[in-house]
Amino acid sequence: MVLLPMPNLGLLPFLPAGPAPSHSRNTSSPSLPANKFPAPLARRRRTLTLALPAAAAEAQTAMVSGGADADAGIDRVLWTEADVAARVTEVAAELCADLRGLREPAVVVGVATGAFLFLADLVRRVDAPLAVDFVRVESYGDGTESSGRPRITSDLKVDVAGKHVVVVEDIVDTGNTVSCLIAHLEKKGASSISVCTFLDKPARRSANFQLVGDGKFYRGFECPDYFVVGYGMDYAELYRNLPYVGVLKAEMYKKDTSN
Ligand SMILES: O=P(O)(O)OC[C@H]1O[C@H](OP(=O)(O)OP(=O)(O)O)[C@H](O)[C@@H]1O
Ligand code: HPA
Repeated sequence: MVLLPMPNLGLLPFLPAGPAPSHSRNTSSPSLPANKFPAPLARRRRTLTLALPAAAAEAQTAMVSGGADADAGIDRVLWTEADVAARVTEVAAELCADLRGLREPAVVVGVATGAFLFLADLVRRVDAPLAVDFVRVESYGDGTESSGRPRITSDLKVDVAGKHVVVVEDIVDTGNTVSCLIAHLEKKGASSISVCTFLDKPARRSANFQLVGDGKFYRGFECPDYFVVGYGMDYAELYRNLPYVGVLKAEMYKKDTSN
């Protein structure tokens, strides 16, 4: 066996090209036949498909450093990158089972900006037909307190009338944002509205919301009553790129009087 050096993955076994394994969906895709690639690339692609399950267990996002660190203001980590990945897989399995039972594809609506990482990780793990769209809703500005009046600053492209909608959020905190969105989507005629949030912070809830039709509430973790950042969540637009969720040092926002 020849070993190929792979950046960040260590040494992966080089396996000779042979028939594609039955679980390998890439190599049997009719729209992307393996023989479309020159031989060395096709072989490398098959090697990666086979080697990834073992390597993925240890895979971590490698941040490229230089200058100031992204995590300079973090007090402590609540959920590591591995915790996040494991829980997203579980939530995706639950959602997938429900979506596969529907007669037509659901519309998964990500709430920009915060949900961008969770949405991307989630839908890649859901093996069911679905459409993806985004809305942008803002209520925190650059502070740590909700204005209490979420503004929809960018609307859907997809027509959700008669559709099953799954709203994907990074966090449900006061509940103002999802309440506002549910009302908005109901007005557009969605036949059911579910909410799938990575974090749920019930301690701060001030707006109760009702799911529509057969809608369900899915959540990754219950979040303690801290202002958290990372995995899409920001303070003043920073920290979204952290691959884990952490608590921000109080001195980072104590002087905040913007709301
Ligand atoms: O339950 P709530 O108290 O309404 O808080 C939850 C919302 O707050 C954040 O959005 P924000 O307004 O900060 O915009 P962003 O997604 O661009 O960060 C977050 O992404 C949720 O959408
Ligand atoms: O704890 C939070 N962190 C980041 N954004 C948020 N939006 C509502 N709550 C939070």
